[in-house]
Amino acid sequence: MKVAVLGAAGGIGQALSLLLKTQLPAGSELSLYDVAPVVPGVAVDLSHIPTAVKVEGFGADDLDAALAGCDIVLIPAGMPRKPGMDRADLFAVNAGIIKTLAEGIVRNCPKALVGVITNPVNGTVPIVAEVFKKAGTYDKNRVFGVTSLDVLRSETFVAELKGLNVAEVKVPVIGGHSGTTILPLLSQVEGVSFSEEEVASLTPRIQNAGTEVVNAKAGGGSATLSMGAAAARFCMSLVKGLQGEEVVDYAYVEVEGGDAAYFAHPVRLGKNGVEEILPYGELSAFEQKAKDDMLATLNKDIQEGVDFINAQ
Ligand SMILES: NC(=O)c1ccc[n+]([C@@H]2O[C@H](COP(=O)([O-])OP(=O)(O)OC[C@H]3O[C@@H](n4cnc5c(N)ncnc54)[C@H](O)[C@@H]3O)[C@@H](O)[C@H]2O)c1
Ligand SMILES: O=C(O)C[C@H](O)C(=O)O
Repeated sequence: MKVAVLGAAGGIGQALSLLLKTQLPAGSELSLYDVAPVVPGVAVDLSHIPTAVKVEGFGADDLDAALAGCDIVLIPAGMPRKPGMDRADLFAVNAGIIKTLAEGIVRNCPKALVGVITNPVNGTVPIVAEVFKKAGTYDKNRVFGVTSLDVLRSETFVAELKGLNVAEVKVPVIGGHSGTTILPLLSQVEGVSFSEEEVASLTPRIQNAGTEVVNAKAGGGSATLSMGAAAARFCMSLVKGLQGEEVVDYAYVEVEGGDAAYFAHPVRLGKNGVEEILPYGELSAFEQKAKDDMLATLNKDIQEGVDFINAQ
């Protein structure tokens, strides 16, 4: 199994790479790419951890070598938010980065499963898809927006509120990955019931959790450690799928005939990436309204990504 992390020297990249060094199956290769000159040093540092995962670092000019033959590519490359910014404000800088990296994937590992972490995820995932379509290599089952952090946060906050063992709490989160497009389905948490007031306060807490971190870091970036954990968990779901295990996880994927062209759903993963997009089930009246209300924003975000490639 060969896994590449693009943006590996950054806050998420380093945390994620550390977790993958300790969690990937024995015999795996971890390929670390970044434009920052420190990336070979990050690879040397990680290589001293005694696990059977080979780590190699690749600098700015070595994207092709980093990606050659990869099975999974995770992309946390690009700029994070500062207080006062929305994720959409990152589009101008990050769209071009994502395009360049997607073109590298086309050249070197067109069959890889690609997990996009870079914000705004609602728009960067369509950019990757459109680059692949133009190159004739697109397979909608292999491109994912990583929304796992919304799931991790929901599990944590629900467990805290209800005094539960967090390891046993499962919270579906659908939609996109920004503000109101993040929709936790609290009505579907098994064995737990919430009052109307709890739903009305917990839903925006989950939707604004990224901003909570951005403000707490006071100009020093956004979530990196929890995102590293979230991306590692999602990567291990992809790995298990590739190894033939049946796994269900949540991700932002292309959905034919869905609520929007891209929408986070539960997906059954396997040897080809998405084997099946699963229905998200029945929504409460609150969730139905929240979903209806977010679609205009989500569609606009998606269109911005599509246009970025096709208007060029
Ligand atoms: N999906 C999510 O839930 C989620 C969560 C947190 C952060 N994010 C996003 O992830 C991105 C990275 O966040 P971070 O905190 O790690 O930022 P960071 O600034 O710490 O790291 C970004 C890294 O990307 C590298 N980079 C820039 N351009 C590159 C290029 N062309 N090729 C390769 N590497 C390049 C930088 O050198 C840097 O090392 C941001 O866009 C952030 O908004 C997403
Ligand atoms: O909030 C951000 O800008 C980063 C990320 O999308 C998050 O949810 O933490």
